[in-house]
Amino acid sequence: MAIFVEMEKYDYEQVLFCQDKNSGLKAIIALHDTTLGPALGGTRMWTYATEEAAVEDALRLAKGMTYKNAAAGLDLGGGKTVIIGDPRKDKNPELFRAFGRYIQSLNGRYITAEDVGTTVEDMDLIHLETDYVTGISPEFGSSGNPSPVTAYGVYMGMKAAAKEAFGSDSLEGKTVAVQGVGNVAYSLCEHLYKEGAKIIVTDINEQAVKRAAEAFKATAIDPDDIYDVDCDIYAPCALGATINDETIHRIKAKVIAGSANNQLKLPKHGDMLHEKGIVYAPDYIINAGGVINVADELNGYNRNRVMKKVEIIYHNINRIFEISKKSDIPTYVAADRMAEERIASVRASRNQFLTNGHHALSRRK
Ligand SMILES: NC(=O)c1ccc[n+]([C@@H]2O[C@H](COP(=O)([O-])OP(=O)(O)OC[C@H]3O[C@@H](n4cnc5c(N)ncnc54)[C@H](O)[C@@H]3O)[C@@H](O)[C@H]2O)c1
Ligand SMILES: CC(C)C[C@H](N)C(=O)O
Repeated sequence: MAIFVEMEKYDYEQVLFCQDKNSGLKAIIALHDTTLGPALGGTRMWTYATEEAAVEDALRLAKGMTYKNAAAGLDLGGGKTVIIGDPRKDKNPELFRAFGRYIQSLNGRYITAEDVGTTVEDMDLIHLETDYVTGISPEFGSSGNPSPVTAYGVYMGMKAAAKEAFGSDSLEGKTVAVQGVGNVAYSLCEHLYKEGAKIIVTDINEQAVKRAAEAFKATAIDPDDIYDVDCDIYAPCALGATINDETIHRIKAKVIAGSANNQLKLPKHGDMLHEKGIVYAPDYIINAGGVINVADELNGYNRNRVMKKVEIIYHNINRIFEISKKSDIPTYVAADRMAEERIASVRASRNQFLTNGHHALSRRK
C-alpha cells in the first residue's frame, strides 16, 4: 500500500505506528480529521492477516469516527487505533501501558475508548499512563463499558427504520436476524426481547450464540446462513463489509440496522440497497450511542443525561431518510452530506483570524 497516496485520498492528518518490543505492542493510531476537536475513537485488537489489512482497517475506521462524531453533533474529530494481536492470547499489562504512553505523546489530539477486542480493564491499564482515555471503570467517575448505551442507540435507530419501512416503529412480532452477539448485540437483544420481537442469532463463537439463544428464546443459526434467513430486519453487529457482492442479493430483510462499523464493503453496495428499496440505517449514525456516552465523560459523566442524548439517534435516522427521499440519494450519501456540511461550516468559521495562544502574534508584547 502506498500510504501517502491513501492518506491524501481521504485527507488523513496523521498516522502513528507504535511498537514496543518488550510487550509485543504493534499498534497503528490513525487521526483522520480534527477540525471539530480532538479525535475520539476506540481501540480495536484483532488478528489481521497482513499489516496492510491492519492499516486499511485503522484508516477506514478513523474516517468513520470523523463522520460519526460530526453527525452526532459532538465537538470531536475522528481517529481510531488498531492493535495487531489476538485479544484472547496476546494481551498483557505492559502492552496497554506502552500504548497509553503513545497516546500521551499525542498530547490530547487523540482520546481512546473500547472497540472490538478491548475491555474496560484494558482502558484502566491505559489510564495508568494517560488521561486521554474514556470508558474506564466507574470508580474513576467514568462510564465503564459503552456497549449497553450503543445498543440503546441502535434500538432507537432500528425503531425509526421500522417506521420508515413498515409504517410503525413497533418491533413487536418483527423478526430480527442478529449477526454477532457480542457486547453490543447482547444488550440490543434485551431491548428486542422486551418489545416482543422474534430473534434469530448467529456468531462464530458458539458460547455467545448459546447464551443469547437461551436468554432471549432466540433461534440459533450457522454464521453463513444469516444472509439467507427469512426476516424483517437484518442487524449486522459483528465486523464490517458484510454487505458485499456475495451477500447483497441474498438478504431478504426490508431493513438493515445494526451496530457494526463500515457495513458496506464499497459505496456501490449502498447504491444497490437504495435501488432495491431496502431501508438502510447508516452505520455511523445508528451506532453513535457509544461515542455520545464516552464523550459525556469529558464534561463530568451523567448517565441520565446520556440516555436522553442518545435518543437523538431516532431523529437523526429520520432526518437521513428525509434527505434521502428529498434528493433521491442513498441513505449513506445523505449521512455523509449531513456530516460533511457540519465539518465544512466549522472549518469555514475557523478561517477567521484569531489571536489565541497558538498564534505567533499572541507572543508579541
Ligand atoms: N462496543 C461499542 O460500544 C460499539 C460502538 C459502536 C460501534 N461498535 C461496533 O459494533 C460491532 C460489535 O461491537 P462489540 O463491542 O459488540 O464487539 P464484540 O467483539 O463484543 O462482538 C462482536 C461479535 O461478533 C462475532 N463475530 C465476528 N465475526 C463474525 C462473523 N463473521 N459472523 C458472526 N459473528 C461474528 C464475535 O465472535 C463477537 O461475539 C463492531 O463492529 C464495533 O466496531 C461497537
Ligand atoms: C469511543 C468508542 C465507544 C467508539 C466505538 N467503538 C465506536 O466505534 O463508535
